[in-house]
Amino acid sequence: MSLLRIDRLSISSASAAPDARPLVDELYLSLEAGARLGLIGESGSGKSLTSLAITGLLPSGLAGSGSITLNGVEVIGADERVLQPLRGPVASIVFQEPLTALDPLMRVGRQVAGPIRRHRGLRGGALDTAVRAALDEVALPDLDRMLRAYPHEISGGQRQRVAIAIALASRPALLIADEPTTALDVTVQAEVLALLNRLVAEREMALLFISHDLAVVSSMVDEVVVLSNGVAVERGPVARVLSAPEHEYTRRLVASARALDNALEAL
Ligand SMILES: Nc1ncnc2c1ncn2[C@@H]1O[C@H](COP(=O)(O)OP(=O)(O)OP(=O)(O)O)[C@@H](O)[C@H]1O
Repeated sequence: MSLLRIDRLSISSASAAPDARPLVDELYLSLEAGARLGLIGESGSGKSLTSLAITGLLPSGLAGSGSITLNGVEVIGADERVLQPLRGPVASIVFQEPLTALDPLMRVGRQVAGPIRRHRGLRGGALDTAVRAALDEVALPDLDRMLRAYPHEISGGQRQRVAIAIALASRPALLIADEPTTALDVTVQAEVLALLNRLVAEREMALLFISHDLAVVSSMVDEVVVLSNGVAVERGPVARVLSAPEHEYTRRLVASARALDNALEAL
């Protein structure tokens, strides 16, 4: 049984015209325990909607059809009683913008403690120790200050490390990283990617890594699915897709990434 299996997933807006193309159109993919898959495509191609659908978090007004199973449990159409136990221990998401993922009015320590208490049942001194260990694991400095800080009092890279610590606190089998470094500057981006790479390997988690950035995706995953306007147009080993793209859309993505690289090198 696959850890994640998506069969003929379509996502449509309830207010769209009846003949409008779905926002995600008949997507198939599957991910085994410990495997790594990249979902790439330009802005608006349906990457985030796919990641939200996997955890049953589609915004109201959008509906999914087809099938998504996590550990064999159907997510499409499931109610909260079924979804809650899946969110966290089975699949956890790290979002692009950590400021929106974190509660601005809650100290970092409490935000990390919440899922550890819920999912691992720790209390008191054992909980404090686990919170410190979780922050230490994502290489946050000055733990005493971090524990007491509000999200706006720490840097963007530190916030994303906190968001990763929260996502990992429930020990997920699958980590969904949705453009996790897009909001960060380039040096911080490299550090956070190295951290994610290490944690995913150490914990033998499966990774669904979502990005528009081909260079970033290729450093994180083995296989990719390329999405264009909600349709999977190409899939395969990342090295093959980047070196010999078969679909016109993938060729354009690769060419524009190369053009950007060349322009940066010429600076
Ligand atoms: N709540 C919503 N209601 C209606 N349409 C939506 C909603 N959310 C997203 N869309 C549309 O669905 C399409 C796919 O959006 P999605 O956010 O999945 O793209 P993406 O590939 O993740 O892009 P980005 O990298 O910019 O986040 C877009 O055309 C978007 O405008």
